[in-house]
Parts: sequence; C-alpha cells; structure tokens
Amino acid sequence: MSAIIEVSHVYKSFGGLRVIDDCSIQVEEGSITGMIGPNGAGKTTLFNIIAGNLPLDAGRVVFDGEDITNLPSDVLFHKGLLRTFQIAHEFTQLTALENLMMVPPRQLGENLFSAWLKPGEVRQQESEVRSRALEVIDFIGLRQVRNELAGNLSGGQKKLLELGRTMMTDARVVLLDEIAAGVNRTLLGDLVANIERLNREMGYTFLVIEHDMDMIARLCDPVIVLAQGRVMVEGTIEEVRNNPDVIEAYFGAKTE
Ligand SMILES: Nc1ncnc2c1ncn2[C@@H]1O[C@H](COP(=O)(O)OP(=O)(O)OP(=O)(O)O)[C@@H](O)[C@H]1O
Repeated sequence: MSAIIEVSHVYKSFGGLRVIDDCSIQVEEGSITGMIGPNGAGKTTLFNIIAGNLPLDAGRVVFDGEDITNLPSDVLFHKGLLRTFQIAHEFTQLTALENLMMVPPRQLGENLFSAWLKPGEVRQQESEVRSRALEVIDFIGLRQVRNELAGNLSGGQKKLLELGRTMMTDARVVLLDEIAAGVNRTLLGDLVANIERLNREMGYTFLVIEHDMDMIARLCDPVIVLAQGRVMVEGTIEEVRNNPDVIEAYFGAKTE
C-alpha cells in the first residue's frame, strides 16, 4: 500500500492559540484510518485543512502524489477527496432519492445551454443518474423511505443518506467526522457495514474521526491519536489502547 494522503509539518493557529502544531500524518490507500484524541486535540481542524475548508499557516498536504495545499473543497471534490456533508437546509425539502440525484457533478441538465443544444443527451444522463441513485438507495438500505423528504428522516437515516451522497460521486477518499453521534445502535451497525463494503468492494479509503470507541475498534486500522495538535501515537487499536501516554492523555482524562 502507498499513502494516498500525506500531511507534512502542518501548523494552524487561531489568534494566539496554536491548534495544529507540526503535525504529519499519512493515510494509506485502501485503509480505514481512525483519528481519535481528547476534546480540542485539533482533529476537526485537521480535517478542515485536508478537505479544503480551512487554509493552513504552514506545511503541505498531498493527495495521490499531487500537492493540494489550500485548494478549495469544490476542487478537491472533483478530484475525489471529500467529506460527508451535512444535508444542507435547502435539501431537506427534497426526497431522499432527489438528494442523491442532486449530487453528481457536471450534470448536463443543470446547464440550460446544454439542455437546449443536446436534449437527448440530457434525458439520457438524467435517467442514468436516477438508476444510479436507486442502486445507492438500495445499498444504504433506505429504499423504504426513498420518497420521504430528507428533513423527515431520522438522524441515523440522514447519516446513511450523507454516506449515499458520497457514493454518487467518484470518491476515492472520504473523510467521516463523527458520524456515529446521535445514531441508534441498529442504524450504526448498518453504517459500519456500509463503510466496510464501500472500502472492500469499491476501494474507498476512509479517514474517520470518532469518539465512539466501539466503532473505531470495529472499523479502523491503523488508529492515529492526536493530542495538542500533533500525533501522539499511531498503531492498531490494541497498541493504542495499551499505550501509557494515550491512557493518560485520552482514556485517563475521560475516566476521571
Ligand atoms: N474557528 C475557530 N476559531 C477559534 N478557535 C477555534 C476554531 N476552530 C477550532 N478552534 C479551537 O481549536 C481547538 C481544536 O478544535 P478542534 O475542533 O479541531 O478539536 P477536536 O479535536 O475536533 O475536538 P472535539 O473532539 O471536541 O470535537 C479548540 O481549542 C477549539 O476551541
């Protein structure tokens, strides 16, 4: 395996507070890499930097051999690097299926000029998008609620739909930020199974921030522990769990 994401010597401060401090990580292609750490360790900040949602102060981010430092998220999206998006407010009034159909980039039907020039091609593409969306809705187990408004779905179903939206793209790396939060155990099982299938069957690489340790233990290898904006330890979940520094900084702090 080789690294599909390389973060090298990244720094980021907010005002006087250094939140990411000479941080370097690598994500191997085909892995489901976990990222854990105490509250305020800088996990979300690092995600935002990798996903192009936040400029860094210094350092470098490389995706599949290409320097993507400070490229905006929409450019990264087209390159196949994306994070799960919260279902945006305007999409809550669309059905689950329509939410999936809205995702594909470069949809010809959205462009009036191309619709006027090539109506046959637009119809063809719309029907392809629709059948892809139906496949995805089956994959994520939401066929029963495909015609429900997204705003009426449960929290867990919304997370599954978010995952489904990444499947409408040609994603290669997906960043998942605390998707277990607020999801019941049954739906969480579905989410985990779907992430595993996407990884195994479709070759997606995942980088996962998660407070739910069961989910990390089940899904992730390796696990990176971030503390005070830099990597404290990296290894299997067992190695990480047994590391005294981690127990003190993370688990220790948690059980006080
Ligand atoms: N936009 C911002 N402006 C100022 N400070 C920020 C900003 N974003 C994050 N911070 C600060 O940076 C630090 C790291 O935050 P971050 O959200 O990256 O941590 P985290 O590891 O994801 O934490 P948690 O597990 O609690 O979500 C925190 O002290 C936070 O208050």
